[in-house]
Amino acid sequence: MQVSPVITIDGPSGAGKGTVSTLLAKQFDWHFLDSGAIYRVLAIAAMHHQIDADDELGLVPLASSLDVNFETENGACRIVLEGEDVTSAIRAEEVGLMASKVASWPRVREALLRRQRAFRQEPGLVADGRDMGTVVFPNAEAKIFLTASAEERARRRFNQLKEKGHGVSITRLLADIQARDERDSNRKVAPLVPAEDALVLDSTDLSIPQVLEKITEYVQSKLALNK
Ligand SMILES: Nc1ncnc2c1ncn2[C@@H]1O[C@H](COP(=O)(O)OP(=O)(O)OP(=O)(O)O)[C@@H](O)[C@H]1O
Ligand SMILES: Nc1ccn([C@@H]2O[C@H](COP(=O)(O)O)[C@@H](O)[C@H]2O)c(=O)n1
Repeated sequence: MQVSPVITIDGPSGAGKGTVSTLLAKQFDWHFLDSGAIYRVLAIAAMHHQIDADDELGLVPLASSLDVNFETENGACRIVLEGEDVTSAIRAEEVGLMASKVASWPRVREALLRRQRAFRQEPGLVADGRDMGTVVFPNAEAKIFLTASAEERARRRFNQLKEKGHGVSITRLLADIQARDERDSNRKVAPLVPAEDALVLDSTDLSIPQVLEKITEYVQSKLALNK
């Protein structure tokens, strides 16, 4: 059976995966999976249901039956958890940290696999996360591992939060990013590592248009090979 093509973009927090994946999906008119958003929604659901991030057994049923909808309206995505709009709430730094804790449990990841794979639909999918190319879509047509120095990623996040009117310390952001990198890279299941067949791209000194151009060129060459 012919399955729809997938492009995976994995990498650490703040590397620019979401930005580039969204632009790439628009460019190709493909679907987009923000898998980090699913872990963030699970983190919020756990807080609502008073389930601790350390409680793997309590988190698994919550992950399996997560009542979340991704609604696209006029090109913007709205995320609704148990009837509540959590689109902005999931972006808080503390939710990202909690997400990386709940995401470290093997059975929680297993419970979310089918939900992520269901995003693979015609005409194609751009999937953004940590294990898209290694675990969720190991047979993807093109895999990219996008990275940048921790200092540059903290600077980007600082500017992003400043634009939204949030005052945060860059030292604190750098410490949070390093803690998340450490947890994501060292967990037993689906750690943050480049797939063997991924293009590794360091965006520390590249602008968003430069990253998009390099990735588009790479993806087009891979898709042409697969025709
Ligand atoms: N190459 C770049 N140069 C400068 N700023 C960038 C670059 N790429 C992304 N950014 C900015 O960095 C911030 C973080 O980008 P983005 O949210 O895409 O990262 P991410 O890898 O998806 O992070 P996360 O995994 O935490 O969701 C955004 O404000 C984005 O505009
Ligand atoms: N495929 C993925 C995606 C995300 N995670 C975990 O969720 C955290 C939040 O992700 P963001 O991309 O939205 O920042 C992240 O730190 C990971 O721990 C994951 O494990 N696998």
